[in-house]
Amino acid sequence: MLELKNIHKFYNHGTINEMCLFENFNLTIDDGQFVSVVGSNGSGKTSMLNLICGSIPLDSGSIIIDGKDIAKEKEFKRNQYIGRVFQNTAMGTCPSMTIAENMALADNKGKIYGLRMGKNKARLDFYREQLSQLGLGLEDKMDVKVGVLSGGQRQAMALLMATLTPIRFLILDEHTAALDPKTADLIMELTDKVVKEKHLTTIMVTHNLRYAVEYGDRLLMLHQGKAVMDYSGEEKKKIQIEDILGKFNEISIECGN
Ligand SMILES: Nc1ncnc2c1ncn2[C@@H]1O[C@H](COP(=O)(O)OP(=O)(O)OP(=O)(O)O)[C@@H](O)[C@H]1O
Repeated sequence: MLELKNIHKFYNHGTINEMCLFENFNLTIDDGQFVSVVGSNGSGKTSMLNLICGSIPLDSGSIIIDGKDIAKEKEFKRNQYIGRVFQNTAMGTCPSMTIAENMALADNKGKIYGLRMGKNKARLDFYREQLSQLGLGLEDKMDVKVGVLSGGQRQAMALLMATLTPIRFLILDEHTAALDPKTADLIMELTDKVVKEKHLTTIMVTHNLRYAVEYGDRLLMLHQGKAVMDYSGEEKKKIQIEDILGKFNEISIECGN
């Protein structure tokens, strides 16, 4: 179980530009849950992911996993059990390296002298087998540089790389936003497959309301650092895009938009 407890997060603390984003923010995510997170621009979605991953510090509060407070644990330590895929397809892969080298890099996440160790015959066969599951023919392009692949191919690789080693949490930060609609659909299908196969506890930030409705077993809407909608289980199954749009309109009117 992942718990965010009494989280306070300020930006530009103690300056004229001080902004309190989260004030006493609480969220509990059960093991195996797939949470879709939607919300207006600036509502705090990416900041929440950054706090969980340790990319930014919190001002007070706790981040608890199985009863242990990890709020002070460094980002590279959390990377051992948290995989993350970003909107920018270049961020999850190394464009100047080949597919095989990228796979070796992911395979040896957190280990010293990673790359050489991973490029032995048995591992290459393993990478090929893993790549073939994407159904994009990447297993036949092991020596091709990742930089020349299409955005969709690269994002599929980023997803595979983020989940290659055993992780518990998968963090998806608008990971389909830069893709054309057909490719985005493909990446979402792959995401769902990986999440189910590996039983990953998943938090997906998206601006695509259809994905938020269709995927996952919980839907959370953030607004100004607060959860204004939180549906799971049977309630989540009944949610329609119109329901979310209605809430969005309410929020916009509140903001004077
Ligand atoms: N490093 C930072 N320094 C100062 N303010 C920041 C910083 N990062 C985020 N903010 C502010 O915090 C608020 C929340 O930003 P965040 O990126 O978490 O929102 P978001 O919901 O992910 O937005 P979007 O949908 O536009 O990506 C915004 O007002 C933003 O300007």
